[in-house]
Parts: sequence; C-alpha cells; structure tokens
Amino acid sequence: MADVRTQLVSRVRGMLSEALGATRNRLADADADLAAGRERLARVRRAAAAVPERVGAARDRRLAEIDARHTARIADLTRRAAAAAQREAPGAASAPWDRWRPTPAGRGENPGAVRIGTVRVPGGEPVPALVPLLDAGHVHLAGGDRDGIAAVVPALLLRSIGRADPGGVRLSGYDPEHLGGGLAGFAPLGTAGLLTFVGPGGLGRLLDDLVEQIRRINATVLAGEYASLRALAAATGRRPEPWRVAVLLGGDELSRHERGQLDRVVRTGAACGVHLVVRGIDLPDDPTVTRVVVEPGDARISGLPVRLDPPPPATLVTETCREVASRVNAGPPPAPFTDLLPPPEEYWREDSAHGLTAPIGEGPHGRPVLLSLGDYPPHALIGGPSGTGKTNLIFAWIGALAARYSPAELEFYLLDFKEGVSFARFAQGRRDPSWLPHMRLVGINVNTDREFGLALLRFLAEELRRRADAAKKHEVTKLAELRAVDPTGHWPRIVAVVDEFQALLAGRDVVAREAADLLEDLARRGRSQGIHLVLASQDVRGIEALWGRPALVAQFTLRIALPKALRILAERNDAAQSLPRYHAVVNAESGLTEGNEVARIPSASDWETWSELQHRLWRMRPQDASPARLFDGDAIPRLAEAPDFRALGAPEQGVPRNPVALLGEIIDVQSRSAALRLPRAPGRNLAVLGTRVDEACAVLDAAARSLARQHRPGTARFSIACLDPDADPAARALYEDLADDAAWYDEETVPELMAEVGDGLGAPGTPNSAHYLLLYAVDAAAGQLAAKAGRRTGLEQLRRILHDGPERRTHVLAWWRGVARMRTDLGGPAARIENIGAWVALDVQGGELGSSLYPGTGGPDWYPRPWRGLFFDRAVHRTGQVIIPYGPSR
Ligand SMILES: Nc1ncnc2c1ncn2[C@@H]1O[C@H](COP(=O)(O)OP(=O)(O)OP(=O)(O)O)[C@@H](O)[C@H]1O
Repeated sequence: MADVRTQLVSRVRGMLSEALGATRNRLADADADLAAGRERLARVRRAAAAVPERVGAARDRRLAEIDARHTARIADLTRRAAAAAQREAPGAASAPWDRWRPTPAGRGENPGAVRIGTVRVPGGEPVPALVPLLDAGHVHLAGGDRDGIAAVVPALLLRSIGRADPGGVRLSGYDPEHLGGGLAGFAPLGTAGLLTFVGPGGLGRLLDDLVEQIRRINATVLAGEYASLRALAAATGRRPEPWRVAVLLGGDELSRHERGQLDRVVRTGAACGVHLVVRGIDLPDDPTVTRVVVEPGDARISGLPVRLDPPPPATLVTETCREVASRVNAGPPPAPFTDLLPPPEEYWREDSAHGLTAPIGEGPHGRPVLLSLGDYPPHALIGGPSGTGKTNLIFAWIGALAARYSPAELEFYLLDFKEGVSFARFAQGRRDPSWLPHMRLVGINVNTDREFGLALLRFLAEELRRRADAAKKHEVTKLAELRAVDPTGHWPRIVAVVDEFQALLAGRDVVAREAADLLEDLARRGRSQGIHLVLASQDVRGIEALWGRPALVAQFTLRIALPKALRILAERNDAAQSLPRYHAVVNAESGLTEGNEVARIPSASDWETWSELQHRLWRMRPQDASPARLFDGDAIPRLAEAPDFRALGAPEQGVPRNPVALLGEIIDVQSRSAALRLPRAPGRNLAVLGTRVDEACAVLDAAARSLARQHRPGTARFSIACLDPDADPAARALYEDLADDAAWYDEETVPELMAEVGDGLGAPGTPNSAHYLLLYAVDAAAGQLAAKAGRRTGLEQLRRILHDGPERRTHVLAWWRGVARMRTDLGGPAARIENIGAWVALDVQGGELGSSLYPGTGGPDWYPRPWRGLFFDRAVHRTGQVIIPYGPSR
C-alpha cells in the first residue's frame, strides 16, 4: 500500500515538478514577453513623442519654399512687366529726368505710351506706370491733389514731344483759370507755331478746329485707304500729319455744341492723331480714355495704385522746347530719296510709249507729287536761285525715272553749263566704275564751250528727223503709234537736261542764234516724237533769253519753281516766294496759279544716296550697254583713244588716195576727230596760226601721226623742221617715233630742204610716195629762208611747194606764230593765201582771220581760249569748227 502511496506520491511529485518546471518556463516566457512589450511601448511612446516635431518642421520647410517661390515669381513678373513697359515706352517715353533727352520714334514706328509714375508691387521692383496718348487716346485727370495733377501734365507732354520728330507734336492750350500758366514751360514752342493758346471763351473754336482737322484727315489723308494715321505710317513709313494735342485745363460748363464736339474728338480723334489731355471737364466713357485720379497720398491710373514721378525740371522743359522750335524754324529735315523709288523688284517695269511719269516729292497730305512728260506736258522749265536745290531736284527726277523705266524705254542726255562736276558721276569714273545705264551723254565743264550745247541740239535735231522719217514711213504721227507699228525698233523716250541753259543763248552770235532755232524746233516737234527738253536756270536771265520767243516758251508747259524762283510761274503766281527750303512748286499748267502743287523734295544728290541707286541699276544693265559718253571740257582727249584714229589703216599697196590728217577732237556728241583731207589737189596744205607752242605742236603731232598710220613704212616721207626751241621736245618725240620715214631739219638746214623739195617738183610724173613737210614755227626761219639757195630764195621755194606740191603728194603742214607773219612769208599783202586750203587758229582773234582766209567780211566769231582751236577748211566748211587738240602722245 505504502508502495502504492509512495509510487503515487512520487508520480504526483514528478507531475508537480514537471508542471512547476513548465510553469516556470511559461513564466520566464511571459516575463520576457512583458519586457519586450514594455520595450515596444517605450519605443512607441518615444516615437509617438517625436512625430509632431517632424511634421511641423516639414510644414515649415514647405511654407518657406512656397514663400521663396512666390517672391521669386513676383520679382520675375515685375521684372518682366518692367521690361515690357520699357519696350512699350522706350527712351524719352520713360527715361528718368536726369538722363532724359528726346528720342523720336523712327518712321512708321509706333510712338508708344509714356510713363508718369510707377506701379507699387510689394516684393517686386517698381513697374513703370504708362499712359497711352499719341496714336492711342486721351487722358482725363481728376482728384483733389491739384499739385499732383499739375505735375502729370508736363510729364505727359514733354515725353510725347520727345518721342516725335521736331514739330511732330503741336499743342493747343485752353487754360482759362491760369491763362496758360499751366503750360508756361512750353512757351518756346510758340515761336515755331507748335503751341497756341485759346483764351477764355475760345474752347468752342478750338474744338471746332480739331473736329475740322479730323474731318480733313479722314477725307484727304486717310481717304478710305487706311484706318488711321498709325496704320498709314506703318504701311508707308510716312507720317504726313503732326500729332495734335489739346490741353484743356478747366473752365465753365460746356455748351451743348461744345459737348457734342468734345465727344466727337474723343470718339474719332485718336485715329487722326488728335488727342486730349483734360482736367476739369468731363469726358465720356470710351476705351480710348485713360483716367488718372490724383488724391493726396493716393494716385491711380484706371484704378491701379501708382506712385507719380516728380514733374520734369522746368529748365529741361524750356530747353527742349527751345531746341525743338529752333529745329522746326530751321526747316524740315530732308525726306528720304527712297520715297521716290519703287520697290527694287519693280524696277524697270514701266512702259514709256505714252509718257514718263515719276514722283518728285511728297505733297502736303503725304501723297506723292508726280511729274509727267509726254504729249502733254512735253517739256519742263526748272528755276531757282543758286543753292535752292536745282541740282538735287534734277538728281531726284532722273533717279525716280531711271528706277521705273529701263534704258530701252528712256535715255538721258545731260549738259551742265555751270561750274562743277556733280553730274560726272552719271558716267564711268576712275573712283567709281558704275554709270547710269540710261545716260548716253554727260557734258560737264562746258561753260566756255557753248558749241557743245549746239552739238547736243544738232544731235537731237538729227534724231528728231530720224524719228519723223520713220513715223512717216509707217504712216503714223506719234511715238506711241510708231512703237506700236514697229515693236522691234529702238524708240526710247529721250530726256535732254540742260542746266544753266541761258549760257547757251547768251550773246547775239551765231551759236546763240542757231541754238535758239534748234531749241524752238525741238520744243515744237519733239513732243510727238518722244524728245523732251528739261531746261534749268538759276536766274531770270535764262528765262529772259527765251522770253523773246513766245512760241518756244509756250511749249514748256511743265514748270518747276524752287524757293524764290522768279518768273518761272505765271506773272501773278507768286507761290514760289513763300516756299520753305527743299520744296518746289510743280505746275503742269504753264505756271497758272490753279496748277500749283507743292512738293517736298528728298535729298538725292549726296554721294551715298545716289551711288546706291546707280550701282543697283548698273548691275541690271543690258549686256551690251556701254557707258555714257563723258564730255569734260577740262579734259584733254588722247589721239590713241580717238575712234577715228583707231579706224585708220594703210592700204596693202601703194599710197592712200585720200590721206586724212586728224587735227583734234570736234566738239560733238560722238568724240569724232576733225579731219583734213589731203588728196592730190591744189591748196591741200595746213597752216596752224598763233603763239601757243603746246597747242600748235599738238595739232601738228596728231596730223603727222594720223598720216603715218595710213602709210606703210617707206611710202611716206616726213620732213620735220623745228625752228622754235620750245617746240623741240614735242617735235623730237615725233621724229623718233616716225623712225626711218622722218628726217630732221633746223634753221641751218631748212633752206636745203626747201631747195631740194622745190626743185624736185619740176621732175616729170607723179611720185609714188607722199611727202609731208612739218614746219614748226616756220616764221622763225624767215631770215635764213630769205637768202637765195640756188636760183631761188627759201621763201620762194616754200611758196612754190605750197602751190605745186599737193598735186605731187607733197603737203605743207606749217605753224606760223601769227597771221601777219604768214602773210609776209607768203608774199606780203598780195600773198597767195588760197594755197593755204585749211587752217587752225589758236590765240588769234576772229578779226585777224578775215580777208581771204574766211568767207564774208570781218572773220569768224572766234574768241580764243586755252586748248581750243578754230579749224577751217575752205574746201568743206562754211563756218569754222571748234576743235580740242589732242594731248601729248608721250
Ligand atoms: N531736297 C533737299 N534735301 C536736302 N538737302 C538738299 C535738298 N536740295 C538741296 N539740298 C542741299 O542743298 C545744297 C544746294 O543744293 P543744290 O546744289 O542742288 O542747289 P543748286 O540750286 O543746284 O545750287 P547751284 O545752282 O549753286 O549749284 C546741297 O548741299 C544739297 O545737298
């Protein structure tokens, strides 16, 4: 039993200890869990304690970020707003007063708004507060701060004036309370008519005037083509009307009429550049009205708070206005030449069959004033005292025509009788290789060579005849018809311009008479054949030269009068007397008052302006175009370049039947040479008469060299006798160049030459070679030649050679230093002058050339002048021919 109990106890004990062990373990586990739980709790608590701190920091960080971004954005926006305002109101429209100066908007550029203060934006840079006025609208000022308002008005006006060209803004003031005191600083503008005041009671008149201006501008300037002056300026680059700003500073209640007119100006003024700056008078609500309210300590533009700028310093206002007035009083600046030209892609598009039309300048309403030449009016007279812009006008007209008509449609001939070379640039020059492709001939420095004018008129008369013949052949009468029936013919219109043409008609000599006759014929018949004359003169004398020929004057129906021109227009038409500088009265009605059109002429004659056009046209020239012939009265032609000299050549065998000696250049339009024919015929000798060594040598030199060119070596003999040491270098140069064909003689040996040649003339038959005796200053050998050499004296031999030589191909080309000396050498008063078939007179008066040297009595009309000679060949000439000796060949 005990055992069982013992066993039981031990089993229970065992079970208990097992249970205890398990319990202990569970307890230990529970303890561990508890500790872990506590630990977690503590952690959770700690963590929970840290959460609000972190969230707050993140929130703060985020807030700070937003703040910074906001500030940067405001700064950026205000910066951009400021930059935009700067663009909208550049230069004078917004510059601070200490750096302020006028900066007029360019042509066609919008003048923009003007600054009167700044917009306050907290945290950003100040933004200019702008008020649109010119081309935009009107400004209404109100509020209790009268000083503040009084500061805005001059700022608005000065900035607007600074954005326009001088004279571009005209002010009218109505200030019944202060009688203009509010605009005192602007008073200097009054001297140039840019500021006018109307007195109390004058508001109605002022408004009526503004309305009338708007009506006129709409009707005649915008003329339905443009919506506003601003649109016109943007499209054309022209601003034909000033801005008109009326400043109305208070006054009584408006009448109904005044109110009506004011409303009209508000509604329609901005498009026509008519603007109001108003205080103390209501303006109707309109999108064009900007309202500025200035209360003490609070200024607003259309509700936006602003800080107003200080007013411009009084001295700045007066100085600026004074400067503007003086610029305006000095006259308007020149209009640009490009106004007269079509766009480059439209160059040379016009057809001249019915006439030539081109603008010459701008009319008062900004419209181009046109000049036309055709059947009516056919010819033009231009007049204006020296310095009023005649030359410039000719450039402008030529340029406007040359850009429109191709050289196949239009050719120019131009002659300038005044001193100066400005027209030379139409021809090819050393400095500038270009030339005006339409220009066929330019004559400069011709004031002493009226013959050149005559040559031009003769050339035109010949062209007129050619055209009239062609018209007759095709049974038509006018150029347009001729061109229609002969479309492949070359029938350009010709415009011949003669500046200071009175020089041509001065004097009562043959030149003047023939010139007037030719002019009359050209003026009468040129009209239908497309030949147009443009005559310019600086003073009344030129016109008076024509006045004696009413039929001639009547053809010049197009008149262009520059400022102060006299008698270009009709008798009672004195429009030219009051013209401003660089303007012209254009009148296609023979100068009658009703035909007047005033044009502002652009500057066309300065080098760059002209060159740009000429180069463009030159690059467009046809391939076969040749440069204009330049006749420069001061230039000395060269034999080697003369076309007639170049054309000379020797026959393949024998001697030329009709050799010619070229003596100099003829004054004509084709640089031809004066040619002396030397056939085997009596009298075919040449005398050069006068004391001028260089010219005499030049004539003999050209004669000898041109003759030598017609002979093969060995078929002509040139005997050169030089009896004046001054002529020695020239004569020797010739001798050397003629080489084996030349022989040299001096005063010792010249008698032998005479004897040899004189005696040789008796030999039978005609020699197979020619012999030319070139005697330089032959009269210097009179002593030696007076002595007998054999049976005869040298002078007798000379006379014999002159008489018998030509028929035996022996010709004398001799220089005598005076007519009397020649007569003495040829036998005194009864000398046989007819053996001198031709002569060139240098410094010999016309009177000395009478009796037996020249037909009629009294000799030719010849007034000696440097480097000119009068050539007369009794076999071919009726009158003498002026020549220009060729320059030295070496
Ligand atoms: N429309 C113009 N705009 C600007 N400048 C001009 C204009 N016309 C002329 N001028 C300038 O005035 C000056 C005189 O002009 P121009 O030589 O054409 O006068 P002119 O009447 O031909 O004088 P003159 O007969 O003495 O030569 C020149 O310097 C010229 O550049």
